[in-house]
Amino acid sequence: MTTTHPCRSDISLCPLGTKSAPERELVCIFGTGDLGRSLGQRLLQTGYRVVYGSRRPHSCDPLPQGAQVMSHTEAAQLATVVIACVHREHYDFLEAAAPQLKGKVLVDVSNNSEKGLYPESNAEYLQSLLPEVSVVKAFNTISAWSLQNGSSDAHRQVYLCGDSADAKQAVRELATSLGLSVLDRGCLSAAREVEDFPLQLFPQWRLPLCLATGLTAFFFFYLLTRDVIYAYVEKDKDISFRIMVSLANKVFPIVSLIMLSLCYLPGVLAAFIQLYRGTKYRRFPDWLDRWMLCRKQLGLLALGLAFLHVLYTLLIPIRYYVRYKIAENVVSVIRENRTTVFDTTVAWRSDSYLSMGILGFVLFVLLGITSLPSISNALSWREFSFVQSKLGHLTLFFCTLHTYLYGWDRFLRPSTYKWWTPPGYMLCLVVPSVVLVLKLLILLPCMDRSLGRIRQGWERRGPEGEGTKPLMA
Ligand SMILES: NC(=O)C1=CN([C@@H]2O[C@H](COP(=O)(O)OP(=O)(O)OC[C@H]3O[C@@H](n4cnc5c(N)ncnc54)[C@H](OP(=O)(O)O)[C@@H]3O)[C@@H](O)[C@H]2O)C=CC1
Ligand SMILES: [Cu+2]
Repeated sequence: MTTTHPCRSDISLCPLGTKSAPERELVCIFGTGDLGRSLGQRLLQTGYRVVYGSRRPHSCDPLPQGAQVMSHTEAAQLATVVIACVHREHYDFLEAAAPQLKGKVLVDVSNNSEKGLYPESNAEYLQSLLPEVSVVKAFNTISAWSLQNGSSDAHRQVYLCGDSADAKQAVRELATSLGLSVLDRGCLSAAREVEDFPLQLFPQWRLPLCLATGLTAFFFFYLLTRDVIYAYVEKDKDISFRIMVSLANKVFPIVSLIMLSLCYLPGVLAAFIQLYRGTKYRRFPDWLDRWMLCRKQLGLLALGLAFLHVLYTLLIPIRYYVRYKIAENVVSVIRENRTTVFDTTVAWRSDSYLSMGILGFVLFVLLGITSLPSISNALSWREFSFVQSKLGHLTLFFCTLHTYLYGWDRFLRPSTYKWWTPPGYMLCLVVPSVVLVLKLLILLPCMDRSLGRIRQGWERRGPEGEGTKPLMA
């Protein structure tokens, strides 16, 4: 009972330039669990034939249509590539199938629940159990879930390692047919490293999260000192209740704006480096590369903080403190028979401040949405870079202007500088202002033209007469 599923066009699995499906080879999968079933289904969709080796060939759960199921030894006999979709704890059963597996390729897909659980990697352990098979470590970075849903996650990189070049080549072909990109990590001794990859928890988020936490802690204590402690020491007033909303609603937008500008700073720095070097064919320093790689996470964290700022701002009218102050003001105006004058400048300023905030936030949300893989995959490169670069800088501009309008002429008043320190909003304007000025400089026609030529491959002759040949392709 074999299948010859045609390549399905809705899941882009068809490998480019590969043979047509019918004569595809037979792959054996040990274990009818989650990964075994999903991998088998994808292999069948790609045109492979699949046979399962199971402890219970007659009573296992429903399998992908078209797959065969038999005992481990029978199944191993039929195929040259066997994928062991079984947990390491159960590998000893494989010794019974050693004669049938001899000389074949055995793929180890296993992962561990934590680092350093065993003295040797799972793949090396498997190789020691079956010295006469060629063990290849692969597929451990994919998940049954993404295979089943055909999500873009399933198109991620597969790491490969093993001691036999032929065995690795066979597995590489299999993985490429599944639409996965393959990265060879070398000998089987690299298996431990490969097994540790899936255990990394949000590796690209670590730096942005540390930064957000650090900045939040710094600004919290800075503003706590300037607002609450200052009032307590200098004016003998206890306004500690402000920590919960007022202080939080200062810290969040401050950190959000700094993080948003840190998203765009590496881009302009990179442009200046290219202008200075007069070439795009030289690598950026490592720190800049790493910074560029976590821009999306920086932006998403900044968006989260901006959301908090919006929510905290919306609840201002229902705060007890605010309602109390408004009522007290109205009562005192009536009691003292004062008249208040409507100040058009203040009205303009406050409306512009709010308007810039709203525009900045809406664009910010748009940036966040377009960074989602499902949306960004649907955009062309030009559309994506238009949104992320042009709209991104516009967002930064609106949010920065929002903060300048908030400050307005406060910088002129000596009372602003409590204990000779500048207020938080002033500090947070430094980085975004620098980024915007640098971006404006890049947009100057002469700079823009040079950068455009460099990005098209033009090179300025170096002082040492390096010539115009690319230094690195
Ligand atoms: N699930 C996932 O997304 C991923 C899993 N992996 C790795 O793939 C392997 C399988 O994972 P998964 O499919 O989730 O696990 P499951 O628990 O869903 O399935 C494991 C299968 O192993 C077989 N099995 C269980 N006990 C024994 C035993 N004592 N002797 C022989 N066979 C046994 C069973 O198949 P049967 O009853 O047919 O014999 C069972 O269905 C693991 O090593 C895991 O680390 C790697 C990447 C992702
Ligand atoms: Cu604001």
